Amino acid sequence: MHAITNSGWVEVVTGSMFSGKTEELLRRVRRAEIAGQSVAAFSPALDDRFGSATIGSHAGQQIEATVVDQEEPEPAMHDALNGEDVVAIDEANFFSGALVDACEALAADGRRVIVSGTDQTFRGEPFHPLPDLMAVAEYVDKYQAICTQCGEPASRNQRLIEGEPAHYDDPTVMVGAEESYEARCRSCHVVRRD
Ligand SMILES: Nc1ncnc2c1ncn2[C@@H]1O[C@H](COP(=O)(O)OP(=O)(O)O)[C@@H](O)[C@H]1O
Ligand SMILES: Cc1cn([C@H]2C[C@H](O)[C@@H](COP(=O)(O)O)O2)c(=O)[nH]c1=O
Ligand SMILES: [Zn+2]
Repeated sequence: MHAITNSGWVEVVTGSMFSGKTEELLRRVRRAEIAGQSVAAFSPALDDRFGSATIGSHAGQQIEATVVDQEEPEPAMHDALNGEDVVAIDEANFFSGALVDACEALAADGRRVIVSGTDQTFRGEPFHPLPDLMAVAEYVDKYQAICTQCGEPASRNQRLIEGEPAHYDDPTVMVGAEESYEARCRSCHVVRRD
């Protein structure tokens, strides 16, 4: 916490899928632990790609996490916390707006809150609650992956259904990784609208 005001803060780690958000979150957690700080990690019940009680990167790094309800995370977070200095939350894009209030409360309580999630839907539109978290955060870092088509930096999430670009009207939430998503740049990103 800040020495003078005793307040904590919120750090947002965002950007496209495959940009290294989870690797960066795990790096920050590791460094906090090296500094002797205790860390509580949380992930949404919706994302079971790496095992429900795990935060995992595409390259295979993992840490244990407490699974919380993405619609109403605060009660389970409150129950799980036991004076930890640092709170790490992955896949923020799956949470409701209640995550913003939860992060604000944790920071007000003197904790360092590291929250990670992709900031755009497959349509290239804001993926809430990331924009809201970015607005209230003290620190925001936005990363890019490598475009699978042209090799330039990739800020966008290409959803592919049976190898074809997804349609604009498809549902926003679809858990997945390499089998259904690619990192792409603005020029190579395609959304079907026919
Ligand atoms: N198109 C890509 N661009 C960059 N890294 C990629 C790409 N595809 C796979 N990767 C791998 O994904 C890793 C990042 O994984 P991860 O931290 O889980 O990303 P994120 O949480 O942002 O989805 C990279 O270190 C790399 O090994
Ligand atoms: C773009 C987009 C993504 N998702 C899902 C797909 C993955 O399960 C996560 C993002 O994971 P990552 O750690 O950032 O690689 O979000 C979705 O449901 N809808 C979308 O539009
Ligand atoms: Zn490209």
